[in-house]
Amino acid sequence: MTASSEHIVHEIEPVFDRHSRVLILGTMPSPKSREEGFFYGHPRNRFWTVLASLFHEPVPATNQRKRDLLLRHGIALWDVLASCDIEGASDASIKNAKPNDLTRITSAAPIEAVFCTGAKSAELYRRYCESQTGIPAVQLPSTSPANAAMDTETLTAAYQVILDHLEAPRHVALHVPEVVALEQAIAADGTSLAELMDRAGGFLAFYTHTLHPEGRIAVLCGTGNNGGDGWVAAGWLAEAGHDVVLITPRSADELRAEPAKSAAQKLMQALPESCRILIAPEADAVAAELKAADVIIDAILGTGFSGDSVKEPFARWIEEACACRESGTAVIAADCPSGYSAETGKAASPCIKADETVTMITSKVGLERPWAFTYCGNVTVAPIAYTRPYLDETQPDEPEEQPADAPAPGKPDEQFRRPENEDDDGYDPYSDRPATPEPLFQQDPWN
Ligand SMILES: NC(=O)C1=CN([C@@H]2O[C@H](COP(=O)(O)OP(=O)(O)OC[C@H]3O[C@@H](n4cnc5c(N)ncnc54)[C@H](O)[C@@H]3O)[C@@H](O)[C@H]2O)[C@@H](O)CC1
Ligand SMILES: [K+]
Repeated sequence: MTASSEHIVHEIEPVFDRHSRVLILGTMPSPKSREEGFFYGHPRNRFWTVLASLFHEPVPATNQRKRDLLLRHGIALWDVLASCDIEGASDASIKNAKPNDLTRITSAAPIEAVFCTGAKSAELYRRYCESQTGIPAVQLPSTSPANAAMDTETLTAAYQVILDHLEAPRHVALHVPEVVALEQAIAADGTSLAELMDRAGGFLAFYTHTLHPEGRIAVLCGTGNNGGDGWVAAGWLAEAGHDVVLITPRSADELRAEPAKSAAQKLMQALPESCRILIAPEADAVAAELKAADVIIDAILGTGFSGDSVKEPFARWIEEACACRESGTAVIAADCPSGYSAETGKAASPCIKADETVTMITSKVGLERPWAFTYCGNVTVAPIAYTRPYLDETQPDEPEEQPADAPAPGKPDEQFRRPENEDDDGYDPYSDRPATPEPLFQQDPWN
C-alpha cells in the first residue's frame, strides 16, 4: 500500500431482485459515493443522467429514486470488488483486490447480460468474476468526470445496448380504490405520499417540458391532491425557464388535502420569480391567462372526482380551457382529464379534452375505455414507484382474452379442423411425433 492509498471495504448493498435481467458493475464506490451511501454519487458522474435519458425520465435526485429506477427497469447494480487498496477514486491505483461474490445476484435473478462501466471493472471482472457467473461482460465507457472527452450524448448511445436485454414495462389498469390501496401500501413501506406527489408533479413537468421546451404555461389547480400535482409541476417548470401562472381557488395555507397543502406551502416558501400565483381570480382574468398560454396543465380534478357535473369555479375554467384548445393551445391533464371519471370513463359536463394525459403510478380502468382517447389524448404512465412487487401479489397474470366466437381450447369448432401447425402434407413440424425415417436407397425393383 502506498502512503496515499487506503484500504477500502465495499459497504453499499447491491440493488437487485428476482426480476433483474441485466447486471451493471463498476470497480469500487468513489469517496463521494461512499459519503452519499450509494453508487455513482459524484454530482459530475453521468451514470444517472445516462440511465434517465435511456428511459426518458427525469434524473433521479435521491438514492431512493435511483434504487427505484433500477428495479423498475430490471437492472441490478453492484461493483466487482469487495475490498482493495486505492488512492482516492483512481482505478489505476487499485492493489490487493478482493472480488465480490456475484453469485449472490446471479443465483437469485435471471441475469442474462453483464455490463462493466469502464476498462478497469471489465478487466477485474474477467480476472475474478467471469468464472463465477459464466457470463462474459460487455465493457461500456466510463461515466466518470475523468472521461470528460466523451459527451453525454455519446455515452447514452453506447449504453443503449442495455435496452436489448430489458422487458418493456407492463401497464396494468387498476380500479381507483385499488390505486389508492397501492399508494397506501407503498407509503407504508417507506415511500411517503408526499414523496409520491413530488415524483408525480416532477414527472408531469418533465413530460410537459420535453414536449414543449419553451413557452408560457398556465397550471389550473383544484383543491384536492390532483391540484397538489399541479403545484409541484408549476415550481419545476418555472425552474426550467418557463413563464408559469398557477391558478387556484384557495391559497396554499387554505388548502386542506394532504400532501397537496404541504406541497403548495413548499412552493410558496421558495417561489421562483417566473412563477405567478393567482388566488381565486375573476373568471375573465382566468380566461385571459389561458388565452395567453401556450400550454395549459389541467390539475383541477383527478381520481377523487365523481358525479355528472362539475361545480364552479371549475366548470368555467374547463370551458375556457376547451375553447383555448380549439384554437390550438396544448392541454396536458394530470392523472385524468378533469370531469372524466378514471373509474367508469364517464365524462361529466363540462369535461376537459386533453392532448396528453400523464397518469400517475399506473393506468386506471376508465382510461382504457374505447372512447377514452377523445378526452385523454395520449396516455402516458408516470413511473413514480416500483409497483411490481405489489401488483404481482394482487394481480395474477390474466389469461389472454379470447374473442367471444373463439372455439373452446382443445375443442375444434369444426369436425374437420386441422391442427394449426400441420402443413399441406399432414406433417406437423412442431409435434413430438418422431419422424419416420425414409429409406436411404430404394430397393432395386428388377431384383
Ligand atoms: N394520494 C397520493 O399520495 C397521490 C395522489 N396523487 C394525485 O391525487 C389525486 C387524487 O386526489 P384526491 O383524492 O384529493 O382527489 P382529487 O384532487 O382528484 O379531487 C378531490 C377534489 O375534487 C373536488 N370535487 C369533487 N367532486 C367535484 C365536483 N363534482 N365538482 C367540483 N369539484 C369536485 C373535491 O371538493 C376535492 O377538493 C390523483 O388523481 C393524483 O393526481 C398523485 O400525486 C400521486 C400521489
Ligand atoms: K386533472
